[in-house]
Amino acid sequence: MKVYFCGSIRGGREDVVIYQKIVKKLQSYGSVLTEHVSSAELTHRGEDASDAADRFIHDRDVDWLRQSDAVVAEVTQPSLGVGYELGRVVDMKKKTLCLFRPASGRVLSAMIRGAHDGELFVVKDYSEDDMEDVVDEFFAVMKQT
Ligand SMILES: O=c1[nH]c(=O)n([C@H]2C[C@H](O)[C@@H](COP(=O)(O)O)O2)cc1CO
Repeated sequence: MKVYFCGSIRGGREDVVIYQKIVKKLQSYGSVLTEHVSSAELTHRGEDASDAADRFIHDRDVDWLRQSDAVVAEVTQPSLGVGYELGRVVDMKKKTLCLFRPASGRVLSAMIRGAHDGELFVVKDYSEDDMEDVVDEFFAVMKQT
């Protein structure tokens, strides 16, 4: 199973420790194509800030999205890139889980929460303590369908 993980990079790296825990959990289900998103070395500048590199990153990531069997996004830290990726995956009809932490005090964008359909596109509120259970439930339901 190939899993695409989405998390904020240029939108801010405040949640990188949580991304690491989620990626570790996802790796118990398959290979995570975007493991770099959880790297502590990756700053808010991204992998490289040149125009050529940005095109490479965009094209590579859209290709990885197409290849993926499931998409899991941590959406608490707002990110243009994550929002864009989620818009593309809705069109690709990929099985998608968006994870949001209400304890952050933020209110999730209506364009993400409002896209929840309970089947292909699932938005779940979670806390760090129950992240593993929420991910397990997502993959358990996915296996049944
Ligand atoms: O260097 C990068 N590498 C990369 O893979 N991305 C992708 C994966 C992340 O899920 C998403 C983050 O977008 P943003 O940088 O706008 O927060 O975009 C984004 C960047 C920088 O925008």
